[in-house]
Amino acid sequence: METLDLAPMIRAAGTVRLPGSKSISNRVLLLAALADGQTRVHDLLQSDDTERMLDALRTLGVPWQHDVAADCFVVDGVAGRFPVADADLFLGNAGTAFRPLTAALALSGGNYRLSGVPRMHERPIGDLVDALSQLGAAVTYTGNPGYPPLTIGKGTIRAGGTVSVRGDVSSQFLTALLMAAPLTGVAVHIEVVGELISKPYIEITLNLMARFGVQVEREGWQRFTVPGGACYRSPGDIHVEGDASSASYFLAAGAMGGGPVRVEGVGRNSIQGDVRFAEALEQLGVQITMGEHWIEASAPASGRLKAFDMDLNHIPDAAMTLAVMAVRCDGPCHLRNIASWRVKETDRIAAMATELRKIGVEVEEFDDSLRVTPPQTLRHAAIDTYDDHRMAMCFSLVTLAGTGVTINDPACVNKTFPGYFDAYRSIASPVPVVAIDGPSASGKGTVAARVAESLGYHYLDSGSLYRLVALATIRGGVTDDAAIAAVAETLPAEFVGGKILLSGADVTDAIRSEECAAMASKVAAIPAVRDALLERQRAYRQAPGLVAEGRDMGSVIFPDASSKFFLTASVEARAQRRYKQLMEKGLPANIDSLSQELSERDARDAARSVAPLKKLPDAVLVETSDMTVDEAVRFVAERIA
Ligand SMILES: Nc1ncnc2c1ncn2[C@@H]1O[C@H](COP(=O)(O)OP(=O)(O)OP(=O)(O)O)[C@@H](O)[C@H]1O
Ligand SMILES: Nc1ccn([C@@H]2O[C@H](COP(=O)(O)O)[C@@H](O)[C@H]2O)c(=O)n1
Repeated sequence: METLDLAPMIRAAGTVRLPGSKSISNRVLLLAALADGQTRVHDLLQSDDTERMLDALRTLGVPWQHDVAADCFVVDGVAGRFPVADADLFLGNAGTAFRPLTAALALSGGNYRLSGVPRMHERPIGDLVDALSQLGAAVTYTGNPGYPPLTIGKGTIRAGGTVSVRGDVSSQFLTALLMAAPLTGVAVHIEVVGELISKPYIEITLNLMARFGVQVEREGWQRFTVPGGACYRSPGDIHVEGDASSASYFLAAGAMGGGPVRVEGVGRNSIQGDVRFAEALEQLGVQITMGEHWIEASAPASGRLKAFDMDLNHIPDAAMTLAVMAVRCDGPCHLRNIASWRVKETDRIAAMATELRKIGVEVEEFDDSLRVTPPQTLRHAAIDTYDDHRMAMCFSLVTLAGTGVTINDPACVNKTFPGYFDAYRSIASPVPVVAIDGPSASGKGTVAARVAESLGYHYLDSGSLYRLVALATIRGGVTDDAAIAAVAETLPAEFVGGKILLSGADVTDAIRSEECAAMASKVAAIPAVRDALLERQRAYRQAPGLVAEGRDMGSVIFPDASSKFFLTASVEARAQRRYKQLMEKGLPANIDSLSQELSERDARDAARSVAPLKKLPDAVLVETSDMTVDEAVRFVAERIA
């Protein structure tokens, strides 16, 4: 499985042009296909879900083409009659393609078989099929009753009457029914059973149907009438708005990372309900400004995101973004009325709770709500994404809350936002790292500590971790690689006020012995030991920045470090320095054996198979044989990017 490591971010600011809305794109494609006349669709979302719809339309004989020069999709409408009356359609996990096509095909008098990925076959469709049956459609379940896959036959459409459909599971059932109703040629009265959820999505449907010439009458949100004889007519050109749900990640980034972050493509005039995410952000104290076609978010003036308790039924998709923002709020947050999350790409309530817990968040999960209590500190985790684009996009925001994350299967964002992570990285700046690598006694530690102090950055002496593993190994009499890796995994080390503790005992001087150094370079050659210490080292990357020294800081631990240096000196100079250092501490030393030990250790560090000591092409060489400490510090400080 592919994974993506995201570093902790220190700020977010900039502008992002949003891809087209998925909800609008797939509705427009179907309406353009059913309409009389040619429609030129501009700014269409190009993603997995729209590809499923385009593939299905081609299979059904609807002529369309991508006019690359004009940057639009041209659909030749079939005036309500699909040319291909017998077909198999595979619709992946695209609910916005599966539900409306089921309804349109059920009322179009052909024989069709519709299927999707395994998760699509777990997403309920029974309420829509029941409603279609009331109209006389012939839809049968090929697998489990109430779920795809489906077989659609030629039904006998009944004239007049009222169809009832449940509105409290997925608003897509009502959308599908509304969009397909004109194919019957007769007036269709639809009554919604139960409280209609996600009403803004129905507004999108009604708005787009009107753009294609069909006006639906509605009484509140319970009763809808599609007039008899209504036919779709192409509006000619139609523009797809930017995706308001996708906007939520960038607005959240502006709120969490200082901002301002501006999204272009949605704004005050949007027909998408998820623009109301901006109002939710205002309740957290976020500063929002809006134009006709843009929205901008900056951190609260107070610097603190306010805890919230909100009914989020009207913005179910964007609400997921709030669940991750909650980890940075100033108290427990409650996301209410989100039961529809359970029947989306995955059970999003369960998935969100599981993954938030992995990064150290306390989460209470209820049938239709989630309570999130922000922790003092977050920890790195590998986030499972459940083939759900929104899980992947949401969890990228954790990087603005103080920790890096690994996103498993990042390509799942292709469902709605191919290129999401590039867009995210274009507005989010990683916590800066100065990586200083080099051989023993070259002066890395001395220089790194001084540079860190002058910048006000954190400091990582990575060699001390290997020395601690070595000491614990020597003391415990551990010899085999797996057991040494287990020591590294659970290393009971603490760094307190300049002292280094192992299981609570002060080992600051003990780990500096040459015996420990030699053993350190042996345990450091064990790949499992290096793996065990990887995240522990990365956790030092915290605002405002880090200076890290060792052998693989620039190559493995922080390959994206903003500045990389390779500090070295002749063996003679280094042996002299170490000799002086030991003498000052009152420890016995012999210059010849020190020189030999340093050479052997460097040779072992340079020859090992994993993370060997070497100068990287992008590291600045600092030859310190003839430099004083002050000169070496100045040399490095002047070259920090
Ligand atoms: N440019 C320099 N000129 C003279 N002495 C130096 C210079 N840089 C460092 N030293 C001295 O050399 C000694 C070893 O330096 P330091 O411990 O920083 O090296 P290191 O590369 O971190 O070593 P190790 O890898 O073994 O931890 C220290 O006493 C330090 O003061
Ligand atoms: N990033 C690192 C740092 C250290 N090592 C190994 O630990 C030994 C001791 O390191 P010092 O910097 O404290 O001298 C060193 O010889 C290396 O073998 C490492 O592998 N990677």
